[in-house]
Amino acid sequence: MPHRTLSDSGVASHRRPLLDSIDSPRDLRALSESQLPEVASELRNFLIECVSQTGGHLAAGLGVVELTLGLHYVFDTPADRIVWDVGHQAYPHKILTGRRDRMCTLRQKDGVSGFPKRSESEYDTFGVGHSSTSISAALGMALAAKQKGERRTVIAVIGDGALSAGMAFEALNHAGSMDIDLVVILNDNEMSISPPVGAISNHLARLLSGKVYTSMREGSKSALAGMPHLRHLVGRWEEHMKGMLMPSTLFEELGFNYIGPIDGHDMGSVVRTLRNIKDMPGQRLLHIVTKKGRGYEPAEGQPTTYHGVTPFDQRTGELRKGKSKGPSYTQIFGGWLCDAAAEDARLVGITPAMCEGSGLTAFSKRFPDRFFDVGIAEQHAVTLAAGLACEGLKPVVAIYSSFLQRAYDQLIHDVALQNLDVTFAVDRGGLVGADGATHAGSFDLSFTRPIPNMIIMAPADENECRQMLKTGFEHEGPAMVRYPRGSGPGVAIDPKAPALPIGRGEVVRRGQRLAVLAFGSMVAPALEAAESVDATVANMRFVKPLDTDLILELADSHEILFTVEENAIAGGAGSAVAETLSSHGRVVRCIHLGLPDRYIDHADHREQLAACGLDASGILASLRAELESAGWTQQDDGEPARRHA
Ligand SMILES: Cc1ncc(C[n+]2csc(CCOP(=O)(O)OP(=O)(O)O)c2C)c(N)n1
Ligand SMILES: CC(=O)[C@@H](O)[C@H](O)COP(=O)(O)O
Ligand SMILES: [Mg+2]
Repeated sequence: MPHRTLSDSGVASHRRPLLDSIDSPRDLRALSESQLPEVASELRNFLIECVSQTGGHLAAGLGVVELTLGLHYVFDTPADRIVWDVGHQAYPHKILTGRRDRMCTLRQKDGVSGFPKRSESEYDTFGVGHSSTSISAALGMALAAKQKGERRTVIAVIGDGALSAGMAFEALNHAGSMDIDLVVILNDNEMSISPPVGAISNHLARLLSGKVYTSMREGSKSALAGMPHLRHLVGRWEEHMKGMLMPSTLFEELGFNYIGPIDGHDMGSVVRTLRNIKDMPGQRLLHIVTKKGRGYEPAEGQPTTYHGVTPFDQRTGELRKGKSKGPSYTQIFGGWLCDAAAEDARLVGITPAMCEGSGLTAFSKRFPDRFFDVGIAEQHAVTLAAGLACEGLKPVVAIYSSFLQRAYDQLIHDVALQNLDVTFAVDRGGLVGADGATHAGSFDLSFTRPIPNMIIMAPADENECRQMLKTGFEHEGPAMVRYPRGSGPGVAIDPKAPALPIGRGEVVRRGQRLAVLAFGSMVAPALEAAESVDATVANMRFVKPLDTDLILELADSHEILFTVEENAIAGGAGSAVAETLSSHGRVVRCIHLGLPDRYIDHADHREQLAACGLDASGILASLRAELESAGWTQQDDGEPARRHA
């Protein structure tokens, strides 16, 4: 049993003599194998302590404690490469690879990233955050090693949820036909964020129940050798051999040597199996069975809730909720979706594995036959919607902005080019805080704007979000509403509020000389900034079609225009305004505020906005700088006045 002490806060904290001696995997490898279970216990407790204070991804990391220890114990990392899929389960890996003392800075400004990051450590072989890239990247590394004549093992660790994506199968398909040494570890916890879906998941379940024949090639037999608890599997194999009626595993059909399933929490089995497969040649896939949230009762019981958490009370597991300003945009969307579905039987809702995060839980319960969780398969989600629309249904695709990047061709080729009636509820548009650059919705306005037929809206507040969803849904063609993570300024919802006239913005503050053309989440800080310098502010509402009349009117009645958006400046809404001005022959100074041409690291969302000059004081500083350089000074009453020569 681990020793327990009480910290200042009264929270039980565990002594960790072994873990504290591990500053790198070399230290771990100096321990005896019999000490590993104790290290696992210390590591698990430390992980819970850390995440209870910082928040972050918890349940997945708890499930791979033994696997992580086994990998760093058996393989010669960092010379051997471990490629984590998604990377949300990599906190134990970070703790063992020299970042233990910095884990209290997890996902905070200048702190440890929540995902593997090449610039952070030589042990982070591949930057991740988005799912299902590990096998492709690992295959690339293995091929590079072969080309360069270097001997190393490359190991991809992929979850059963991540395995549902096309990319994973593209990589298996390629790898399976190559003359290459590659290890794929399938971490099967029978969970994605929510319960996994689909036929692959059913296949894995059949593998676990022993209903699929494993061919037990020589390699697999030797990998499992010396494991008495796995004898029953061999017995089953013999039974299957007699009948020869059972299908073999999908992985064997794809050219992999399938090994497993083994218990991923049995430290001894994990180490022995990894040792055995270490020197096997060719492509091998080790199937390990783990429990998401393992070792922490609240997380084992509610793996979806504890997938990603706010700070929590370690003793009770109770999550500490921040002060809520009101419903989040996600909740506004979820409420609208249910109301719209009740009114229109043609509405169907689609999510690529983000039911809870996208606000679809209530809809999935109320309208189970009209709800499609397609797994981590963004491309499929979008083309599925196109097919449904072809037959007269009205699909709503709920998708995070950064994950929509995966489905760009499907958006263009399958939906927009055919002008199909699909509504996109694009959540997490803009910076997202602690998840950092991988998850930031920095580009959606830039990459959707050039697509003909698209209608693109960005709400300034909650009620407008609902109105825009209604507008997009009623429009018979592709439309998207992009809204940020979290809550808005707190405007009450009017469920009866009408749809908006397409392509019309509105002036929300009349000032003089300076006009700020604000998009979506930037309307509120722009208004705040404008008060101090008496600037005009327009809520542009539509990125496409733009309100050309309004832009020209503002250009003609002001001396300097500003555009402001929570999207990359490059190619974004401000660029669209500039194109409109120049195509109408307006020569007016126009300053573009938005995300700069670099990636914004993890930090609190407010810190991120401030770093980009997109909070009220940053916007005000930009307005003032222009006033200054134009030779305008500010009078005491806040009105700008021409400086006397
Ligand atoms: C392309 C993409 N889509 C969706 C997500 C969101 N996401 C992160 S983890 C996860 C579930 C992954 O399940 P699995 O691979 O089984 O890992 P587990 O959490 O069970 O360990 C999802 C859907 C993502 N990171 N990337
Ligand atoms: C790892 C991953 O991709 C998700 O868990 C993501 O971190 C969720 O983000 P939200 O917290 O914004 O739903
Ligand atoms: Mg899983």
